[in-house]
Amino acid sequence: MIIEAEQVSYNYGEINALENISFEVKPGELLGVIGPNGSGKTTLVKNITGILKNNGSIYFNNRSSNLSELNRKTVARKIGVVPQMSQLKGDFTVREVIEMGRYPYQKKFKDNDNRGKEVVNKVINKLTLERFEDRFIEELSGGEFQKVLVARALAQEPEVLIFDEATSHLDINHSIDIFKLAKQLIKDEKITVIAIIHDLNLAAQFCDRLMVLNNGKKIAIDEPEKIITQNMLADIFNLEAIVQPNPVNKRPYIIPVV
Ligand SMILES: Nc1ncnc2c1ncn2[C@@H]1O[C@H](COP(=O)(O)OP(=O)(O)OP(=O)(O)O)[C@@H](O)[C@H]1O
Repeated sequence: MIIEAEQVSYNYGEINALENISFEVKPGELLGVIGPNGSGKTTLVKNITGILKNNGSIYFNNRSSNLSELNRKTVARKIGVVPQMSQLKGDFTVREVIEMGRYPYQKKFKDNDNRGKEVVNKVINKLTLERFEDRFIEELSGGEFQKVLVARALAQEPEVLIFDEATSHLDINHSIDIFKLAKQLIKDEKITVIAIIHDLNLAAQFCDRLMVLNNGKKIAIDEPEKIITQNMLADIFNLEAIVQPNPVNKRPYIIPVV
């Protein structure tokens, strides 16, 4: 397994944001994490990336290391995060933003990242960002900027990419493009993707498996066909909906009853 989380709990003071969460992530899969607002999804990501520390264990790459015991920089060489359209502002060019992804390989005050330029060039090439590389980020559309954030995470040379609501502000076509890109990276770069997704239909169409969180607890983890059911939508999302197979790919498709 690429990730094995065991008994991960996290409290913000009185609030139990995560309660004894255990799950496994298979290498090369696209695992979607779904759940209502406040269910613990972002807290889980912060525990995986070492921003928050828990008493459980999050083993990496066939238990070769325990992420819960590593510092953030070491984790960042293994796991890259693609955030929601970030607040990153300033006079940065696309290339400079992608170069920021090299920080886990750089020591303070010393440019000792010999491979950095080569990796950044490869990423720009892979994501066909050549024509944008000298543009300022403020001159990009939302979809283009999101791709730059994927590129920045890839410059970390991660084995796992986490998409943290990375498509929430994008229109349907650009959201689909980002998930297609994730699938492509899984195939070409042999990485694994964990994606927090609010749009349940997108989650059902693209993910190999879905994990449902509610009130800080893991409710289920399974294939979309088993997860996206009328009962789950009613119980967890308080949503009355019809679920039908998508006629094209047979994945479950949700039609809210309004
Ligand atoms: N910094 C914080 N201090 C105190 N409580 C917090 C903090 N961050 C999150 N929480 C609480 O922890 C719980 C889980 O929050 P979290 O942000 O992980 O949920 P989420 O599933 O990512 O939500 P959303 O879908 O709205 O982004 C919520 O009850 C939230 O209010």
